[in-house]
Amino acid sequence: MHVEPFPQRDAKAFDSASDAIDTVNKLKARAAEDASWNSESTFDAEKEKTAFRSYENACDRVKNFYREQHEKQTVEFNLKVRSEFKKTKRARMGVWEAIELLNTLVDESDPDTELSQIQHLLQTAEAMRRDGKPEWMQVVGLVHDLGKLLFFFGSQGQWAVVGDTFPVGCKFSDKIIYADTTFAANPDSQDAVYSTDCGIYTPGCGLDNVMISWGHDEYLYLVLRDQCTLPEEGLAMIRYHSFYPWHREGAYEHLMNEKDKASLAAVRAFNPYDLYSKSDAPPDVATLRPYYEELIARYFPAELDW
Ligand SMILES: O[C@H]1[C@H](O)[C@@H](O)[C@H](O)[C@@H](O)[C@H]1O
Ligand SMILES: [Fe+2]
Ligand SMILES: [Fe+2]
Repeated sequence: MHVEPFPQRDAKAFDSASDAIDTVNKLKARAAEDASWNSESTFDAEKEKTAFRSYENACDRVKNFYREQHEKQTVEFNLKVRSEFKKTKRARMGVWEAIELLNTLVDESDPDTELSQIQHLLQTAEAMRRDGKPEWMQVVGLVHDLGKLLFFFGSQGQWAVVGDTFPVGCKFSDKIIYADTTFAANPDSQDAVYSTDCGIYTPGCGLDNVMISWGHDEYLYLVLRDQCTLPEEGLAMIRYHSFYPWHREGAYEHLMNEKDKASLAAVRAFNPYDLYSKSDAPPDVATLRPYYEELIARYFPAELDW
């Protein structure tokens, strides 16, 4: 698949001779980073694939979670929760403080880890650091699940915060886990428009124009897009990391546009670190904290609006 780079290079950059060397050096550094964020992880993907996400054998906690999430993530709910999101001020705090606050949450949708959220975030970031991924990507690894804070900000339950995501307003793909048994209870599955392939969308409209089930991905993306200096690729990793039916199973291709191809490459580069690091040894939080606090300071203000 051909992937267009994100349009970050400035066409006028070579105009002045004095700036040219500087520009070339920056482009060289950027090209080296491009290659490293997108290079394959050192996890053995084939082997790991069978070790994680075994939903058929998952415990009742996970199965019940998805029964509820698939029943309640409707178009109506998604419109309501987005409009409330815009109207409310939730909290103001720094990134490390957010990491510590999140740590008390136990994710009911996850069949693969019993570790705390801090440890999952550090495992993800550390696996990236081990593979020589750029600092911005390590930071994405460190913060990618902070959207789960939503649970403490008046959410209706974990079903509105965690778990895999999927578009609402069009047909639920059979590539979504448990799709064959859970969506009958969702009123949208009986709706004349929402139950068609494109539903309220048009072919190739682009994921920016698709409403994806509300949860920690979209929430964190909305929080961070104007409050950090992470590149577009990093924001795409955050926004779509739970969209497994798309990034792992290849569903919903008919809604994608050119930009989404670059997002897909980014999310696929990110995913092994999120998933396969779950069996790594639990990291030592106190030892790692100074390294990550320094990185955080480079990409975020001291405090953010959450
Ligand atoms: O159970 C997990 C967990 O909630 C993750 O944070 C999310 O990104 C995954 O998609 C989900 O399957
Ligand atoms: Fe997540
Ligand atoms: Fe995660």
